Amino acid sequence: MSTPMIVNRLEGDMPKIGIRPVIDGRRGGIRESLEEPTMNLALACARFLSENLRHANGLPVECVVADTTIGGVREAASTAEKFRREGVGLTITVTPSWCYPLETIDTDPWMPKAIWGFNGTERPGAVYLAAALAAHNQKGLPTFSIYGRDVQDIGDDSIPEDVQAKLLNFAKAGLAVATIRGKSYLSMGTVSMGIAGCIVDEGFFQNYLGMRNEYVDMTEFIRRMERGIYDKEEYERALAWTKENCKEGEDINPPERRRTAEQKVEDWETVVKMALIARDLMVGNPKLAEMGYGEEAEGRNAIAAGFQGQRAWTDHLPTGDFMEAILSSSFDWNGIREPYMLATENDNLNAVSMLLGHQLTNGAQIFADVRTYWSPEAVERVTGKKLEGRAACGVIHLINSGPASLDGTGQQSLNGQPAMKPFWEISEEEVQKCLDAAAWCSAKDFFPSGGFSTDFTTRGGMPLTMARINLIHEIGPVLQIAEGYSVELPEDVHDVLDRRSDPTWPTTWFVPRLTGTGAFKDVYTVMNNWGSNHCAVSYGHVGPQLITLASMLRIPVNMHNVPEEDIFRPSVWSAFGANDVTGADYRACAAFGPLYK
Ligand SMILES: C[C@H](O)[C@@H](O)[C@@H](O)C(=O)CO
Ligand SMILES: [Mn+2]
Repeated sequence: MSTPMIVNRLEGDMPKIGIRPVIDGRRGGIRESLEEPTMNLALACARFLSENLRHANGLPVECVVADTTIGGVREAASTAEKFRREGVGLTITVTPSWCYPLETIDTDPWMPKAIWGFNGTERPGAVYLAAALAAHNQKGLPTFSIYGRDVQDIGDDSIPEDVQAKLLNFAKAGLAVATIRGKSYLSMGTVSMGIAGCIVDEGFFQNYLGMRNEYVDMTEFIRRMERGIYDKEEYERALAWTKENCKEGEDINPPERRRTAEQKVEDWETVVKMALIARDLMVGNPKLAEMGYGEEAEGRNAIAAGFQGQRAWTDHLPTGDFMEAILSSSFDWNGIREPYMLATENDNLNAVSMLLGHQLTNGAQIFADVRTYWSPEAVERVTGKKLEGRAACGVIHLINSGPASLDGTGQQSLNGQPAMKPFWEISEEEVQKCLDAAAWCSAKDFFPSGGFSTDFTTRGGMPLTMARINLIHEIGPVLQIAEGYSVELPEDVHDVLDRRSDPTWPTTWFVPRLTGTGAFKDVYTVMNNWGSNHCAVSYGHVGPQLITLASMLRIPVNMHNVPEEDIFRPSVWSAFGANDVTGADYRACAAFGPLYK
């Protein structure tokens, strides 16, 4: 099996986690008695996080522990300076004792922060936690509170499971915030077919995500193709790999509209070049500098991108579906690697939804239209068959030509179940299964100038989370989340429904987990409340992690099916209405405003 390629393709080192051991500064016995247990707690926390977290690009997560315990403002300041030098992107303060809040807290407004107040009673760690949070709340520095449910003995540096869960949730979301900061979203083209999600709102990217916006016209693809501004050796390798692994499926076009065999050969050559060029535009390619194209070699430092495609490109040139699908997947002709976050139709709100999902799960994403709600009655009417099992209450048809990653076939497995795994856990055999489960069909009528779309059906039984960021007038960004499962329909049922849609595109039959109330009253209501034509789908039930991340970015969550006990936001959110969690989220996000404004 080839070793997965682990590279940081973007500028800057990966953010580290700063650990702040805070202590009662009284010397003459008290501080001395606490030095060891306090530092040991910090070291245990650092060890735990480094052992259990990885960056989405596969690099290990590093923790930086303060040089000394922090008993006063000078030690707090020198720790902040050390963290700045080391590239710390989020901080976790730990303490088993009482300390002096205003003299020791982390006051960096951009730094996601949490405090673990050890639940021990020999020294009042929880008292510091409460007082320090009060300080943060008064100073407008929302902070996550971690307090174990069961009392531990002083000196016990084990980390209880409930504390572990909150440390991981906070840390992974905080790493996402720090990782995307300063990176670009690259628009290749502009607004596609009047889709509002394609309007690039620079205020959203700058003020909420700390990201930059880059733009390139789609003619840049023509320039690079016609002038050969791509790595020729890699192109030959990519084309050969594609011919070997991307088998053509049924051409459902009527004979008079079918591309000739010669045209299809040309189309494959074009779409493979498009994939190389899109990647180079996103992250650069030193090979281009060797060819004398120094500026092109730089790329746009894009951690996410979108390709307009329709219709200015696709009415005249082969569709970008192959480019989008293969770059969004965890593998290509160079082997197994981190997937690119590349949205079709340049729907940048969906690209960000994919990006957040990828940063939290490390996995590839499925970009899809939220196309059709099929009620059991409608399915029975058109197929004569009853929906059963998890699908019995209806299904949502997720389908879009383009960047549904081939990981979305569900041909990777975790404990024998279908999964979309971090690329470094995917085997060569699983890569081949994903490739073999997809047919590359000649683009249909929507795309009059050729290209190939991916036809596959996601395996059933995968826990999935649908997400979408929408921009709302006078509110700004809101996030919606639906945890659920992929389901497999009997082939004869699938075929009838699929053929009514676009059978040359990738299908995921999705069933949200219902709560019986509100937007999750039934499957129909979930779809009826979806705020856009698109969604981004991650592997696993990651609603809690998305909710934590959204609160760090001050993006309210308008819809989710996450149990209230799993919601983890800064402690101050409860001050906006402890008995009205959703309303409190909106009020808190509005009060604190975007993280970078
Ligand atoms: C090919 C079609 O135009 C699709 O791109 C269209 O139905 C969409 O996906 C709209 O989001
Ligand atoms: Mn679409």
